[in-house]
Amino acid sequence: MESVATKNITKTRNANWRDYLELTKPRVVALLLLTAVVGMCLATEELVSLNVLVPALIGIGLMSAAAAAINHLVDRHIDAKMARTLRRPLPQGNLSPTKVTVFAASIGAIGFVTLYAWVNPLTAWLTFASMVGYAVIYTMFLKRATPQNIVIGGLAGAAPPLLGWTAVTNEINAPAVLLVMIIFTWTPPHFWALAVHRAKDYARAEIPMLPVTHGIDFTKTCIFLYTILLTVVCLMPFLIGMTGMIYLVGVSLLNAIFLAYAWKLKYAPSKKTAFNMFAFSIWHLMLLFVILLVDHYV
Ligand code: HEM
Ligand SMILES: CC(C)=CCC/C(C)=C/CC/C(C)=C/COP(=O)(O)OP(=O)(O)O
Repeated sequence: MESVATKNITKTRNANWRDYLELTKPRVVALLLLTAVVGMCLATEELVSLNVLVPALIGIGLMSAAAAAINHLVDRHIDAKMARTLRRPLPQGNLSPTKVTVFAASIGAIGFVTLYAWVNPLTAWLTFASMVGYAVIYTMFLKRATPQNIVIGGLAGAAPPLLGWTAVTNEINAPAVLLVMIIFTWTPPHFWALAVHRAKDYARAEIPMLPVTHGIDFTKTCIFLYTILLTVVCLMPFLIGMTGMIYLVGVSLLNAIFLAYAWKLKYAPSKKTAFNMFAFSIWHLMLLFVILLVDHYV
């Protein structure tokens, strides 16, 4: 059945700046940038030069925002079918696909040039690859093709600590890859908890997310197993001597809470457990990266 929003998809009203801001997924990009800052800080014993920090954040931020806007563009028809995404600027007809294309291309190009000219070509190309990974490989293909979509696509969203690291060092090193691995293993519990909560939405939009293709119970098992894997991966920075006790204690506490959520979701759920776990996942990652920073400087 065609939704009201689908019918109105080409009817635009005057756009305002809030519509453009929403296209960029600002809270997601803010967290991505925090992980990039931490990547930069951990890459050197000295303070990061503002000459690198500022253009790197502008470039990574603009290219992530461009990727998010392309995701809104490509997904506008399925976003119109889901209660969570129905109010977005494209399904509402507040912005036309042409305006969004021009906006995404402009900020993406400015971001790339900023990184290439003021940071280094390695960071520019790695950020470009992440942009293509999310906007093209995940959004256009994987999301519609396989329940492993977010596992594979998660690599793009996990890249920013490496992008921050290469901005400072101009090389790819093991500690940065470990930070990427943390976000990579965090993504399935982060997203599948929300997907369990919103399973009907995804079924209606015919998106093959894990709870739709393999059921809620199997998804909860996968969330539990990935949370255990995440706990192990999070110990690695301490085990290789990259971090100290502040990190070990802090991350153990965060992981204990995350594991408790995963256990409750599987074995003793209430109606709110899945959404609460998703909400906590954001605090988990944010605090983990803040703790990495504190551990580095204290
Ligand atoms: C393929 C990987 C990922 C998928 C499929 C995914 C999916 C989602 C979804 C569906 C939402 C809900 C958005 C909404 O309520 O409209 C969300 C929220 C969020 N995600 Fe993710 N996510 C992924 C990776 C990441 C990464 C790498 C980060 C940051 C490092 C991140 C940070 C956030 C934040 C901060 C929110 C809350 C946004 C808000 O309240 O507006 N996500 N994610
Ligand atoms: C350059 C770079 C680092 C690019 C990565 C940029 C980026 C914004 C990654 C975030 C991943 C994310 C929010 C996925 C959700 O997409 P979805 O389509 O499954 O969720 P939705 O239904 O809320 O749109």
